[in-house]
Amino acid sequence: MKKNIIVISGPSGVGKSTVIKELMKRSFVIEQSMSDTTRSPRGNGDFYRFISRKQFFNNLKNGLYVEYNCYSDNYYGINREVLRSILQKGHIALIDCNTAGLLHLLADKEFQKQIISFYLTAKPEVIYARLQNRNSETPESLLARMEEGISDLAVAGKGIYDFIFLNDRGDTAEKILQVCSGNLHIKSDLSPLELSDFSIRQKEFCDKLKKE
Ligand SMILES: Nc1nc2c(ncn2[C@@H]2O[C@H](COP(=O)(O)OP(=O)(O)O)[C@@H](O)[C@H]2O)c(=O)[nH]1
Ligand SMILES: Nc1ncnc2c1ncn2[C@@H]1O[C@H](COP(=O)(O)OP(=O)(O)O)[C@@H](O)[C@H]1O
Repeated sequence: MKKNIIVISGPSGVGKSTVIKELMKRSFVIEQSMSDTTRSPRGNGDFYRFISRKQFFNNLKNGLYVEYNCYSDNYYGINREVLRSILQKGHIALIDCNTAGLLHLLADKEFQKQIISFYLTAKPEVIYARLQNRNSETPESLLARMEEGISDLAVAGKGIYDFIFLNDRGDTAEKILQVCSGNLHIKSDLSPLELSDFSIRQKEFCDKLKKE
């Protein structure tokens, strides 16, 4: 079956949204699936349908979500109809979700065979600098996001993703496009074991930040 659902995951601040925008600039058939979230908008064009907790739980009760997740005290969910409508047009759906989200998608009978997954990572000091430059977080919420990344990196390091890329050279979108167009020469930058080491490094970095 054709892989027409691209999942992009990675710790907060690694550059997922940036790579996603680049992918959509380069291909008219790649379309991002808009998730619902209860978090507040950042005002930088972040790609979500922003809804209240009440609305989110109502949607959940009515079975609207393929999967949902709580991240840093906010809920996120993939709307089945939003995803279906992209695929029905013959387009490729792009999903930004965490590793729990990918695991839920891989368990979904309707979509599981269509997924190709990419995990992006970077050194914790790089992630920290990017989150600071993004100006979207308070020092507390920045640390909370980096701490969420520790467990996400650890689970991702169990070999769940098709490709793991270091997002440090500005060629990530190009590599994803190459993979999706069948270029078999593109390899992961890191093994799952090496990725789990990034979880340990991110934990050490967060522990040091908390002591400062
Ligand atoms: N499971 C799941 N995760 C999501 C969904 N939408 C976004 N996420 C993840 O939620 C986390 C927080 O996303 P966001 O608030 O945009 O923060 P950012 O990663 O700091 O830009 C990231 O790991 C996203 O990949 C979704 O619908 N389902
Ligand atoms: N390859 C890169 N090099 C330098 N800065 C980057 C790169 N990718 C993203 N950034 C910057 O890092 C910050 C976080 O990127 P963003 O795409 O919001 O990450 P995410 O969606 O993974 O949380 C943004 O300010 C973005 O401009």
